[in-house]
Amino acid sequence: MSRNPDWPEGVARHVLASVDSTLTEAARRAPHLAGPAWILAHEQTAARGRRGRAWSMPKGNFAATLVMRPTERPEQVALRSFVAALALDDAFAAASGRPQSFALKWPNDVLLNGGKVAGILLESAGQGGAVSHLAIGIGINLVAAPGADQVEPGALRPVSLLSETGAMVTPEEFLDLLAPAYAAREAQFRTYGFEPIRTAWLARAARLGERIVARTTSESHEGTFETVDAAGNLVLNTAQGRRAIPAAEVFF
Ligand SMILES: O=C(O)CCCC[C@@H]1SC[C@@H]2NC(=O)N[C@@H]21
Repeated sequence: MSRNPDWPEGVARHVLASVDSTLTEAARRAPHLAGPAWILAHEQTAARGRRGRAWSMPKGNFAATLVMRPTERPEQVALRSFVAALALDDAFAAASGRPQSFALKWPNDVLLNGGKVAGILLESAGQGGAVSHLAIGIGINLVAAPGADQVEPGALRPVSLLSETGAMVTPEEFLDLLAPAYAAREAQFRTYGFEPIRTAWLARAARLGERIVARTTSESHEGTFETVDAAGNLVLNTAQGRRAIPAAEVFF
């Protein structure tokens, strides 16, 4: 357990020099968990991003997974991507002292000065409407960002916390901010449900009220970003009417 006095009670902290992926490590450890655990790695040899993409991880960047065994139904469990994004935003505000520089991009990226500084990937396992474990994988460009040529066409430019703000933060220092921030948002979610999380997320949302494009594997929808609904769907006002989109990649 950490010596940080703000570290949340009952939450384990594991720091690894190297691992294939903290998400894979989380799945290996999940059956033996006594409670929630953060797994931080200084190197990942097979890190993955959303939509089957690889995640590049230069040394000094942050890679961690929070693994837990939630008791709610899968739809509720999935809303933790918003809980995690808000906690990340809270931790970035504390680390940089510049809360206004950050914004949240649906479904769960964090932007800094308009570029992508962090991404979140949720993975879970379970059967018959029960989730046996949830792993929230978080990657942050603390000191270095991949080149614009390493991301797909139309994607936002990757940026790092260091290059945009001058803040030099180690992965352990960031985890010491993120774990308490996550615990506070998790408590809010458990006590009051999704509504205050949704409201806080919308207050930090990038391009709310503006025209955006949401691409699914088979379709592309262009419209005005109206809101995120109570199920976490992206709600767009399109020429064909109002659409609630559960999963997509968003382009500005
Ligand atoms: O595509 C994204 O934006 C999500 C990136 C998630 C990367 C993190 S790094 C820690 C964890 N381990 C992984 O293999 N991926 C996630």
